[in-house]
Amino acid sequence: MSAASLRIIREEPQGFGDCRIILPFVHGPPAPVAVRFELAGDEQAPLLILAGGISADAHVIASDTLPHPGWWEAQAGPLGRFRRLAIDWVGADGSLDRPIHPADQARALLLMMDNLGLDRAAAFIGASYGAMVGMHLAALAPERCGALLAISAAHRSHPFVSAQRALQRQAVELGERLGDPRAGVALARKIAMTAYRTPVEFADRFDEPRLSGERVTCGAEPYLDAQGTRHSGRVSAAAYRRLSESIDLHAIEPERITVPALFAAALDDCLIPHADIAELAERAPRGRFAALPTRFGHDSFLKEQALIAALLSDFLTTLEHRHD
Ligand SMILES: CC(=O)SCCNC(=O)CCNC(=O)[C@H](O)C(C)(C)COP(=O)(O)OP(=O)(O)OC[C@H]1O[C@@H](n2cnc3c(N)ncnc32)[C@H](O)[C@@H]1OP(=O)(O)O
Ligand SMILES: N[C@@H](CCO)C(=O)O
Repeated sequence: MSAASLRIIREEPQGFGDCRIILPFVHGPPAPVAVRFELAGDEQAPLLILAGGISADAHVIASDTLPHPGWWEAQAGPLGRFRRLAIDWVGADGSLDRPIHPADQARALLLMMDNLGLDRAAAFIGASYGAMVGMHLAALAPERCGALLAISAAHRSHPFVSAQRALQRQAVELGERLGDPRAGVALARKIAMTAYRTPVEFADRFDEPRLSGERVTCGAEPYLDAQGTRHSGRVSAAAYRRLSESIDLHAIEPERITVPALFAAALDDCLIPHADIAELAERAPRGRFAALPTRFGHDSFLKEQALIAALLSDFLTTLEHRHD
């Protein structure tokens, strides 16, 4: 990929910036997009590419330049020793209303590395959608990615869960048609939240449904309402639809992931059956599988601080001792 295809709007060697890149989309013609990145940590340390779920952004943990907490601040311990590159997802700002494939995000990251003069990452660490993107990056450019840690993602989206996501998108579209896109995004996120956590947690946490006035309210409703409102305040309808679709466009032959790869599965993940991740690990030529015993399902990478810290530490230690 040519650095000549990039026009830098703003860049700091250790910090953050925006690049305008010409992105060769999987679906449809290439187009210019602005991609925001953060590059932080010790310049001499091995480079990690870090990526979270569709709601994550380039600010992973606090840095000297940007000291506010990031979305994975709980993992600042293991991650803080490394140089770190992350981007805001292409499409997250809502300005791009077109199909976005996870491989498009991987290409955006590779172009970003070209631009920043970063030849190779020691590893890609991704969770959820970020792990899907990591699989595509590892397959597209194995020479630029030393290893992959993929948490809570399989090689394809499960049809049952894709059906749920399609309904979320229909909720967004309904909101748009009714002139209230925020209400659509809020409803979609509420539906999504029921799959990010587990029935076990909900049973422990929320009361039985009860009649209040003429309407039955379920115990989780105020929580889901709060989550929906929060999310609709920061994610546009286009961004919700396009990144949700992008998860459904994800599919990769595990045999194409030839770098050393650890695939971690949260046991009660309602989004990604752990059997699918086990199959992925089995079929990837240098794949390993790790089961995460947790009651927090898909949100475990955010909720299980100690468990994920141990997983990261194990993976990063293996990385430091690898000489290939
Ligand atoms: C990954 C990323 O990649 S970025 C993070 C974005 N989130 C996700 O990706 C996954 C979705 N999950 C979430 O958003 C979760 O809230 C997490 C993982 C961020 C945090 O999980 P937890 O610490 O368990 O928090 P929880 O899910 O209970 O949510 C807390 C919020 O719900 C509110 N809340 C909790 N219970 C209730 C209730 N019964 N009634 C009303 N509001 C409630 C809290 O007030 C709090 O609101 P605030 O964030 O505005 O302060
Ligand atoms: N919890 C994730 C799920 C999809 O990646 C998110 O909203 O970011």
